[in-house]
Amino acid sequence: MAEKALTGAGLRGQVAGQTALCTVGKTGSGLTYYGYDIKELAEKVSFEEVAYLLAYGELPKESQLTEYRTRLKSMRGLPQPLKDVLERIPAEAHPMDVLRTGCSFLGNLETESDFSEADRNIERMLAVFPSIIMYWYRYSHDGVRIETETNDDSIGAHFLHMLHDKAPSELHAAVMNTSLILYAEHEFNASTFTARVCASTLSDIHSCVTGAIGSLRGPLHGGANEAAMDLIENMESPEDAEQTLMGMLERKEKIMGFGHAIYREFDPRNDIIKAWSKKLADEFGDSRLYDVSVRCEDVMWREKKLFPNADFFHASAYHYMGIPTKLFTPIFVMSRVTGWTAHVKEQRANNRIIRPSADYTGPEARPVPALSER
Ligand SMILES: CC(=O)SCCNC(=O)CCNC(=O)[C@H](O)C(C)(C)COP(=O)(O)OP(=O)(O)OC[C@H]1O[C@@H](n2cnc3c(N)ncnc32)[C@H](O)[C@@H]1OP(=O)(O)O
Ligand SMILES: O=C([O-])CC(=O)C(=O)O
Repeated sequence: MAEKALTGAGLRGQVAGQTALCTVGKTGSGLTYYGYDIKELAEKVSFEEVAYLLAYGELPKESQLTEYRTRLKSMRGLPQPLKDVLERIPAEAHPMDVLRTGCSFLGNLETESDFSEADRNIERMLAVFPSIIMYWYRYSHDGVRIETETNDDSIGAHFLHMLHDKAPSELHAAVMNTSLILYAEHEFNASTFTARVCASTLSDIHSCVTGAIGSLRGPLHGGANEAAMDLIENMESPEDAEQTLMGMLERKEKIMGFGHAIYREFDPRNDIIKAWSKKLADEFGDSRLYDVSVRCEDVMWREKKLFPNADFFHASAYHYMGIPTKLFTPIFVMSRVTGWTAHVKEQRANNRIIRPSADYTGPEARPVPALSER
């Protein structure tokens, strides 16, 4: 994959640390986790294996995977005080704010008092985030207090089960599995960097993740999958998509779900999620959303040489599985928490407080005038 010329504001192109976790835009198809190509991972393994890889540096052996899955399953329950807090958050709240609060509150109940507790806390967050988001969602939207301790083997199936009150089909569980793998890790992106900056002060792991959730929420980052859905849901046909996009480009509006800070020609995750979106469209029996998305891809490349990032085809894929738009970015959290926390551990293992400098652009030094003279 051709590397993008990286210069300018936003710390673009500046090396801000080292990582053994991931390469973006370099070898192979452009994305690797601990040396494994994302395409091969998406084809061959489960998200839980990827989560284990990111946490412990190697793919698990069969017995390790069984134990890991069992541990994660046993950690899906919500403490009563956390349920109480979730029940007080209004239905109009954004689910990302709910997760931010849920993660922060969990840190009060299960405080990381020593870094040796990190792995346990990481597994707990991975296991319980879907429970937090779905307990709040179902209580605030449907008035039910759901059981979060389901017997589903995978995190993706657990999430869909709580949402729809029934275990998902094989197809939907497979799509969730792939989606969680694709979103798991991406080097020094904004939310991961947030987590690392927080970790560099020797703060606790819940603070690192809470900050990262806040960073991921914005539409220029993880929030783009929801913004992409808002865009495509109103497009009635490929022709309508073409017209809408041309108008937006004319007005110099940003098209969410396109472009990337590091990749130049394509995002290696796009083909993978796009193929699943097509399968889901066929199963759904109405391919409008997929078709308009394909037209958006064509128009953006033709007009601006911009390509869909990981978020764009996630919008249609999630929608086809009956997932409400406002739950899209929380799914990203359920996955990226593996990358964030792996980076926190890596930062802690070789730490120096992250504290860059700034070019000063303010006024010259001057005396403080008395209140009456201002
Ligand atoms: C999982 C993720 O977080 S992936 C990213 C998700 N975010 C989005 O999809 C939001 C839409 N995309 C964007 O805002 C940007 O492409 C970002 C934030 C992802 C990357 O930002 P940058 O690295 O600053 O982009 P880049 O330097 O490639 O921009 C080059 C030009 O293309 C334009 N451009 C980039 N993306 C878009 C877009 N989606 N729509 C319209 N124009 C765009 C920029 O405005 C810039 O134009 P300019 O030179 O006239 O100012
Ligand atoms: O790397 C980035 O800038 C954005 C990101 O997290 C991703 O694409 O997954």
